[in-house]
Amino acid sequence: MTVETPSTAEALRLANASTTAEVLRLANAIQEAAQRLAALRDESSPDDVLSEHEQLRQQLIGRMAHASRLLQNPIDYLKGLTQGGALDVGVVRALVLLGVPKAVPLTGGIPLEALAGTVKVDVSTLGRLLDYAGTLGLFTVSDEQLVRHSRLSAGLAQGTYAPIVEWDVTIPPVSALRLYEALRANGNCEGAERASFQFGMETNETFYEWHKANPKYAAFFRLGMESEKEDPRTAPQNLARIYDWTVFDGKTVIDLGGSTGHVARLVADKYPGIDWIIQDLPETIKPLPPSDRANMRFEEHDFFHTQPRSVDGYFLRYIFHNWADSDCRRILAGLKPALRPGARLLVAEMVQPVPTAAREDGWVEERLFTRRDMQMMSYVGAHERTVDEYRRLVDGVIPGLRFLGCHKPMGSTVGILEWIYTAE
Ligand SMILES: C[S@@+](CC[C@H](N)C(=O)[O-])C[C@H]1O[C@@H](n2cnc3c(N)ncnc32)[C@H](O)[C@@H]1O
Repeated sequence: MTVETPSTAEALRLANASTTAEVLRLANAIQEAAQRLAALRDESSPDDVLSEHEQLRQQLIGRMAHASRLLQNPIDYLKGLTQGGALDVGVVRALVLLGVPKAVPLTGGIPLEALAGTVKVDVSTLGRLLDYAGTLGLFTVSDEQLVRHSRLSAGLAQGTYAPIVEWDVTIPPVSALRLYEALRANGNCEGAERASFQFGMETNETFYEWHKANPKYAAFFRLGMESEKEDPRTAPQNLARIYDWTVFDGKTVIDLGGSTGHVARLVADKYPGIDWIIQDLPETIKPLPPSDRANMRFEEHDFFHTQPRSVDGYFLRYIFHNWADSDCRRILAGLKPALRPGARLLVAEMVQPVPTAAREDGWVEERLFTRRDMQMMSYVGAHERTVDEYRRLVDGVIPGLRFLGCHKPMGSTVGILEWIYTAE
């Protein structure tokens, strides 16, 4: 018996029919989620792990992005990624560094000609840049040539993102664009000396060394880290809610690489019965004013050296994701001699999301996670990891640490992984 293979035209017709059916399915799913969203009040606050409103909003974005991709033809889509993606960043970078967002008033508008005079670019060139930005939903230019902020471009001029966007238009684009060169040179981007940052920034310094030498950008970076508290998916406030810290009541916890102690402070506000030691490098600790809390003190310690204190808990937030596996093993090896039976290791990191039944519903989180992973690769030659990868990493160095679980409520992209030490 011969099996008929469909002709190219027939195959195309079938593919189009299944695409149309999928677009229809998504259109219905979008309508259903939009109706539910319209019926809900937005009760999210920065202290919340994702509200139902926020979850629905993310589902809708994922479904719409998926439907939009289905409707694209490949060449248009790919040109949008390569040519368009490059221009998107280039135009936004030019506008930001020219000072356009700050020169446009937040209410009312400014004549294009006056704006061009302020930012010292000729009127027609600025008009063209703004027309392009308009296709991205940034700024509007009226028929009367009045430039106004859109809801989205206003974020470049006010709020938590405005003071740090200069970092974002400087470092991520060039680091990302030179991933190929770093990979060609080294075969991987493992370790800060192999990250594409160095190719992009044309420097021999690592990301860390470069920031030490460029305090303006170091300050942007710190502000960027702190702005995470505005995002319910990553907010450090969640850490006080997703883990029952009473196990450390009357006990001592070291926040290793704890920076200014801003995270420990959030936990301490809710659980005042814990004694905290914030350990970090001298350059972080020395400039800090003495602690204003009786149950919190600062201490210089390099986590690549042997931990001098045996305490009840070791808390590491956003430490391992900055380092390649070999460096993480050195950090764990430094900790190992201090561990006593019953001591707990708590690792707070973004962990790879569990796939949703409909992939598009988890797309926003998947994008966030994979974006962070690529950022870690390109800036510092490091990784975001799955729960299993963290388990293997820890088990390989300290088999006496028994994994107790990952505390990660739905909607939070950051979880607390917990181990308890039982003698080996
Ligand atoms: C990404 S920040 C995380 C800070 C803090 N844990 C948080 O969640 O905001 C990494 C921290 O590790 C510290 N760090 C880097 N190398 C270190 C080392 N060798 N020993 C101790 N701390 C270090 C940095 O100074 C910085 O405060």
